[in-house]
Amino acid sequence: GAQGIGRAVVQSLMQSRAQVAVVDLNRSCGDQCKSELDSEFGADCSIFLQCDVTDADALTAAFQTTVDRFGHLDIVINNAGINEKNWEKTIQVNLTSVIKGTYLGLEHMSKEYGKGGGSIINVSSMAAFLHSPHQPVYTATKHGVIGFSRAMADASSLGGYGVRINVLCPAFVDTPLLLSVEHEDNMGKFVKFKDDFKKSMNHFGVLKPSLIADGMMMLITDDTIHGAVMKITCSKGIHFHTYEPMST
Ligand SMILES: NC(=O)c1ccc[n+]([C@@H]2O[C@H](COP(=O)([O-])OP(=O)(O)OC[C@H]3O[C@@H](n4cnc5c(N)ncnc54)[C@H](O)[C@@H]3O)[C@@H](O)[C@H]2O)c1
Ligand SMILES: CCCCC[C@H](O)CC\C=C/C=C/C=C/[C@@H](O)[C@@H](O)CCCC(=O)O
Repeated sequence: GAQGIGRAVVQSLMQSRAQVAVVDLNRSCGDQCKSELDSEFGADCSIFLQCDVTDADALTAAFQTTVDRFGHLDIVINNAGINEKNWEKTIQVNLTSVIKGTYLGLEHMSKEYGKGGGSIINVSSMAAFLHSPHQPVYTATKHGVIGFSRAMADASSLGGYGVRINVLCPAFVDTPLLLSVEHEDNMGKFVKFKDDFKKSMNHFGVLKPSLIADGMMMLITDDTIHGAVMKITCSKGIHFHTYEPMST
């Protein structure tokens, strides 16, 4: 992502000397992000690829271009997300593209395909734990991201893929997406609940994107974390959801 949480994560990755492909639908935002990265880190360390993640062929090509440019792939972050107005599009961006991005990540990183392993992080939301009347389909997609990622993490363990798969669930974060709750264009008919949404935001507080980047870097660098669901909230900071073990 070229803005919001994605932009903060790119900054942290590049500060850690990673080479990064920024994939985003928004060309002007992507061009601006690329020019900022070039000034700070040099032009060879990043590429910007304009891509609609719901276009399966374009997403496949974006992965291939990245591997062609940098030689291999180690980390995939499926971060693109939109709000509620067009519910079918919301599912395509927030869930279908995360699944597609995970499968493409495995094609390029899994030991099953003779590759060297890696790490995939799928971005969900605290909305998956505290459902909200303002975003029913958004909430459903974020539940879906957690279920899919945990099951895939188990598949990766059983199949010896060598790819860690984790989920990151932020509470409210100060990004352009948060401002979208004011607009019918993004929220559809649920925009009429915007005052209630803002009340909830005031109650829970709003996080800085840099804290989400810190959580993301922990998931990337700690190779003991696999199949985990990280939550980031104002009240508890960076922490992990705990699940009951499956009973027999
Ligand atoms: N901001 C929050 O409060 C918050 C809280 C919890 C989870 N999240 C999740 O974090 C992720 C990032 O959100 P953000 O707040 O940074 O949002 P944002 O709107 O600031 O950034 C999202 C980026 O995704 C891009 N994008 C949207 N549709 C796309 C598409 N079809 N193809 C390619 N790129 C596309 C946008 O151009 C944008 O640059 C989302 O998955 C969101 O659901 C956000
Ligand atoms: C308008 C789109 C922007 C996206 C909005 C987010 O995706 C929705 C975030 C929703 C809820 C956030 C709740 C936060 C709660 C916490 O601060 C905390 O108190 C909950 C404690 C639960 C826990 O930590 O286990």
